[in-house]
Amino acid sequence: REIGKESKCIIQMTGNTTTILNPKQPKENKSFNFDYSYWSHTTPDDINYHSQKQVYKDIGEEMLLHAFEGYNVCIFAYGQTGSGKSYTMMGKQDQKDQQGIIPLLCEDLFTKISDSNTDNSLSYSVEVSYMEIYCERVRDLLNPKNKGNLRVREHPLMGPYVEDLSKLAVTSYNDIQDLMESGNKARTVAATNMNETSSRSHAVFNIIFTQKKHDMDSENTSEKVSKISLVDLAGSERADSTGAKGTRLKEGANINKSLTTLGKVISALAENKKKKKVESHIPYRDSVLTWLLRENLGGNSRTAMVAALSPADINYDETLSTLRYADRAKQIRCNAVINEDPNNRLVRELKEEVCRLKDLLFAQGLGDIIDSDSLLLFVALPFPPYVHLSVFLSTPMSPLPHLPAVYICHSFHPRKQKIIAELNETWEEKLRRTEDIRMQREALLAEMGVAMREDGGTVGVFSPKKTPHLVNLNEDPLMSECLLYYIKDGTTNRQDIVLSGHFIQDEHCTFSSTTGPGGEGEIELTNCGRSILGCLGHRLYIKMTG
Ligand SMILES: Nc1ncnc2c1ncn2[C@@H]1O[C@H](COP(=O)(O)OP(=O)(O)OP(=O)(O)O)[C@@H](O)[C@H]1O
Repeated sequence: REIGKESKCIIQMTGNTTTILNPKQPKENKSFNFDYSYWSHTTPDDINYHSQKQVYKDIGEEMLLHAFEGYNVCIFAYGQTGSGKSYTMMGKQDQKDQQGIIPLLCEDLFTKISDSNTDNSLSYSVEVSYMEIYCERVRDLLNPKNKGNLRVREHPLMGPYVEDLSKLAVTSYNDIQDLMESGNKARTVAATNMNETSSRSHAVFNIIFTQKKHDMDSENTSEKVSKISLVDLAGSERADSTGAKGTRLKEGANINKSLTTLGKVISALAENKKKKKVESHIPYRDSVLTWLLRENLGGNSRTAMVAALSPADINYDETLSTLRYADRAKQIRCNAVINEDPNNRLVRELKEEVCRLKDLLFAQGLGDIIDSDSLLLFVALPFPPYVHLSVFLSTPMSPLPHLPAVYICHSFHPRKQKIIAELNETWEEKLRRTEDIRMQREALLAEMGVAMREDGGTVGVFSPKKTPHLVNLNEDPLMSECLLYYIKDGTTNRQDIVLSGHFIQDEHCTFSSTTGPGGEGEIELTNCGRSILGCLGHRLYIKMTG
């Protein structure tokens, strides 16, 4: 598109320095130094070209190493729509040499795990969650049951977390790859249903990586838990530059709320660093994104920011603003600590104690008390996130004098019960739950009509049970500014179509088509802000005229 518009390249790179030239005043240029600067908009024949592998080697490998050391790590990509954030983070799944940081890191993670399999005292577990933040709402991309909006909560020890977000157990790179693909599909389908493109939402891919080391002499098991957060942010362009109006503008404002707050958080953290004074207020809580990424932005995490830039002169303002944003972020210093828990044995013993005392209560016919919220005093043990346990002690007025002096160990709040249940879930139970969710996910996709090819690709989207539905799963690689939809065999009339996605709803809009496998169809779609280019087999080409 940029070449089509005869854009000029206004970015130069020398070593780690990136320079941007002002297209209106060619003598005016601004230079920024970063840890790395990558020249990647040309082809591999270019001697200066940096491949996806190189980016992974520099950033991903280092971050994975930190995860093995037990640190939380985060990589987030920032930049305007189309500048290459998703390309950097996910890349092209079907082309090995164009895979991005997320698949390369996941693959490397399992390679390293299997390399260290010779050490019997070490064991590893990997869990994954994938969510999307759109208009300050959080959606689970891996569990179809979790429809709509998940709540973001704060736990005194775990910090901010998304309630009910599924964390799925994985045992191989293939497992993770399947989840990534389903999550990406869920993202596109949801975006279409919401009259949006996925570039307007933030995608957060989390890997919870646990390493256990068993010390044969002391019989003690210690645990290190690292959370790897890989974030593809929404396009950073300002609402006015996208021509957004009405609802779109409001949505834009909400999306920008997360990005604006991210900007404010980054500025405030950078400012604090500069002043070296008492910390001023950091507005983490002003948006879902910054609240969830709180630790990654200014706390316990090793964090890397990737700023994706368009090299074209038409994007000068946005690109300069991205460079300034990155320049500020560079000043932030996080204080990462290894999330190691030497008290693991104690935790395990306390958990056993919880079970023993629960049994005791039941045996005494006092099972009901477990659900009561009276008289229990909450004592939280100061363990790091993910390896803590909540213990409740009875007060001196305990009506249960026949029980040992202390301990009715139970949560009195359903939310805490959920957390305890999660802590008590065995690895086998996690794997079973993951498999159940996978089957539900596939059933739902099949119901929606997302038919899979044997190689896992998507053949078409139609709803065999419900109304035929147009879903834009791929932007047409061949025709620019043209959207490609899949439609069902047979005759599809206007009234059969849920006109969502990129259409403007309009009573006068008419639509009818007849398609057969491989055959051309007739189509009419007028007054809806888009014009039909043509219909081939199951594919419908729509040119955006609005
Ligand atoms: N370095 C690159 N080399 C080759 N192709 C690239 C590169 N960067 C981006 N692309 C291609 O450019 C297009 C836009 O990139 P991408 O989707 O990653 O942008 P984005 O910043 O994530 O946009 P959005 O905000 O819309 O998600 C894609 O087709 C992508 O494959």
